[in-house]
Amino acid sequence: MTEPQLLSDDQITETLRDLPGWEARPGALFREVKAPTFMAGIRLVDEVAELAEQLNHHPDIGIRWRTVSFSLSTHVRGGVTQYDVDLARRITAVVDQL
Ligand SMILES: C[C@H](O)[C@H](O)[C@H]1CNC2=NC(N)=NC(=O)C2=N1
Repeated sequence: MTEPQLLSDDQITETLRDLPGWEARPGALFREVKAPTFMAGIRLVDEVAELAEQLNHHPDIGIRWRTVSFSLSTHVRGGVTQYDVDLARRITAVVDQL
């Protein structure tokens, strides 16, 4: 498998058009989700953790009461790659079912 390439700022901007709720942060894609309850947020984290294991690509996750935040970057590349975009799309699908 070829190493993932870093996406340019323009590519990231273009990608974010199809990822409502996500924003560009330095070297990462970022999104906050307000879950209905704290436990719903924990269940969301659990579901995303399963996704991350399947993809072998892991988000940074923050939990602040009912607000769950995801920051996606490709550690081996030190920035945003297609792996992060794919994970963002998968997380979006889970969030849309909340
Ligand atoms: C060997 C390496 O740790 C694995 O390929 C995966 C694990 N999960 C990962 N997750 C993220 N976000 N970036 C990585 O570079 C990464 N590498």
